[in-house]
Amino acid sequence: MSQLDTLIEKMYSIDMMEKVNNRAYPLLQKRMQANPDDLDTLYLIAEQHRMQGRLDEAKNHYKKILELFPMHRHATITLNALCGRQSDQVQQPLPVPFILRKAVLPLELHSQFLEFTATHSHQFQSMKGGNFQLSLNKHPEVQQRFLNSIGLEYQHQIFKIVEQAAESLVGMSCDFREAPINYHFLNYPDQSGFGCHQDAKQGGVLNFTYCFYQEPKSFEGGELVLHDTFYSARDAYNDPKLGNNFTKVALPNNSLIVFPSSCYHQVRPIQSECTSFTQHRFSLVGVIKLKR
Ligand SMILES: O=C(O)CCC(=O)C(=O)O
Ligand SMILES: [Fe+2]
Repeated sequence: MSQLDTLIEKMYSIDMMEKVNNRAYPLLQKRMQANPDDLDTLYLIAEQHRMQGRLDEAKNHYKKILELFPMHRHATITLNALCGRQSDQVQQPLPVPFILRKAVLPLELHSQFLEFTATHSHQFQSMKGGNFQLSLNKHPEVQQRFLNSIGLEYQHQIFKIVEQAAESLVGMSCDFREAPINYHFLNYPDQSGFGCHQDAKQGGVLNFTYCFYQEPKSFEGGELVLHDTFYSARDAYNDPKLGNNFTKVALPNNSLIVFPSSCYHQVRPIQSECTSFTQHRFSLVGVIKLKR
């Protein structure tokens, strides 16, 4: 099977998993009521919560597993990942460690992002996932305008978080003032998404996504899915391998997520009745190239 076939299969497997999970969930709940300490049931429920994006419930279930079975390796690794901590290498795909921060920018700065993208809407280009992109690296004049208007204050707020995250996510401390960063804005109309990919190929080590949109929210979907990734594949030059499971993360308005660039991820399709560019889901993605 070609790599493309594998990726396409992954996209469908999320839909499949959701259907199966929805059917299995009440049955698992019943089984747990009958036997609350059954490891297999607890583990399956924990994984379902993670894949459906109910991350607090997932964490509670992994914690319960660890209370009952303190040596449970996969529960330890997954709980670590959900708390933004990298684990030791093992020969199997691992849940991606990530850090999610909500309400990251002051409201005024958040509005400036909406304004900036609205005034540059004509420069966004249509991409194959149905989304629209504006690469700041390909448009140095836009990048300069961005830096002059909101970039510096934005970096001040965001870099603090990313710097703290770097150590636990990719095991390295970093100074972003030196590091090259590839930036692009994204806009997601109805039915658009972003197919499964990793960003390490272009030398990226750490990814961050600032997600923003206008309230009230006028779309559904658009969650970020972080696929369990085979650890050695996190080296950009190895042949990457995907695991069967994943973590679904709903990115709230004005939130920031940081994760290793080598991990496979995708953005789930958007459903929206609204055709206005300014009402869509937006993100600003930064791929940081750090020297290891
Ligand atoms: O929009 C997002 O949340 C992520 C997009 C992404 O993965 C990318 O641009 O590389
Ligand atoms: Fe990406």
